[in-house]
Amino acid sequence: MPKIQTHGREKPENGICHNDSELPVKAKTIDEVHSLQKKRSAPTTPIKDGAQQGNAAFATISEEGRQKLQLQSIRKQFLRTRILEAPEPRLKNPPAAEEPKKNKKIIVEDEIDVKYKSFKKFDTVKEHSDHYFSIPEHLDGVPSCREIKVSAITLRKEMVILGTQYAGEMKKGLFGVMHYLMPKRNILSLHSSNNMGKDVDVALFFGLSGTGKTTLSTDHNRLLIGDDEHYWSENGISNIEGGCYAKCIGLTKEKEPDIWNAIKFGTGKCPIKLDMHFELEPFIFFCPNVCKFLVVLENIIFDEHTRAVDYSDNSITENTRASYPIEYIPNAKIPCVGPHPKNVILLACDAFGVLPPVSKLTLAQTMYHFISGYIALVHSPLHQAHRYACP
Ligand SMILES: Nc1ncnc2c1ncn2[C@@H]1O[C@H](COP(=O)(O)OP(=O)(O)O)[C@@H](O)[C@H]1O
Ligand SMILES: C=C(OP(=O)(O)O)C(=O)O
Repeated sequence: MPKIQTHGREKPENGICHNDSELPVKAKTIDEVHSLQKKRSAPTTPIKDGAQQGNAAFATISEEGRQKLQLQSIRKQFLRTRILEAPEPRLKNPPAAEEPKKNKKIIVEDEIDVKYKSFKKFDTVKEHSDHYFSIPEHLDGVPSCREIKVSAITLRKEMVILGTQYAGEMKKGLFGVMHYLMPKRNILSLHSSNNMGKDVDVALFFGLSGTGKTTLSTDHNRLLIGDDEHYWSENGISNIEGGCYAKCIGLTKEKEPDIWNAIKFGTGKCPIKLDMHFELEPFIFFCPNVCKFLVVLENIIFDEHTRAVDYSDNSITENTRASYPIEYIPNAKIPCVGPHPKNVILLACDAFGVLPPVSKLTLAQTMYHFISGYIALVHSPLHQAHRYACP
């Protein structure tokens, strides 16, 4: 996506910090947005013939060629992201004398001009507020670790997240900004995953957290457009994000091979030789060389010596996560756009068996069920007290 421009600290006229009447994106049409996206992403599933984009995305290419393109794409992605500070990994058996180090991750994505700053204490936030933001009055108060306070200040396009370093808060924060910006351009923002079949038939999966959007859209037989945040305009659908944010509790290679391989690829020994210097030890591991944090694992437990992750361990939280660039999924549709969806699926995750396993709904029924948003929270992270796992 093009830059979301935030304005400087200059004194606003009439008390308005940001003149929202200006278009903050360079692109005027969806096609222009898509062409900007194309520049950012190197294709992993190359297109043989541009004129037949949809079918051609399944074009055959040698494994060697595909891997070469994938590596090029990853290298680009890697060079775009600077990690300034990273939290220490949580060890399965930390040495008794040593307190595990806590805190700090700041990722600056240069190209979209998004800055995440994290502060441990509210006082620290106050100290920094002159530089980064002013604290809205209703947030005045010291939040405890368990009190998560999030505030979107849409006029200034700045967001304050207090009391948690859960990366989901950052991505959903930006999604909130999109809910504000997109309708103003007659574009609908969707909390859905999307994939596309060989006949260019796009399926859209709606569902609250934990209902299976990521798991079910990552389908070896279909192209993945995105696992969570999209917009739908008159030209079709488009992913808002550049990667996926998969739950990894109970993850196995057999059950979810593409997600497993994406994580393995990003945390395994990487063949790319990068001449880069990293100031801090990253918190992603496995790779003894350079590519140490292409995939970010959050709240997982791993063995200090073998560095094997125990995906069954929920001692920090049920909501363990892996973030990886979408091109780590071999069937990713790059750029992550598609035509109007043919099928819309409402995922209910009905652990009680109240609903039939599959129901075909009329338009009116679909509207009713979309609004009522029925899901079973049984194995969803939403019902977990420790969903956000404090730092
Ligand atoms: N039949 C199933 N369909 C989808 N997910 C399932 C199923 N059975 C278990 N799961 C698990 O439920 C979780 C679904 O989470 P996820 O796909 O990330 O949901 P969402 O993207 O909607 O938040 C995953 O941990 C997945 O392994
Ligand atoms: C990141 C989240 O969304 P999802 O579970 O849908 O990935 C979340 O709800 O914390």
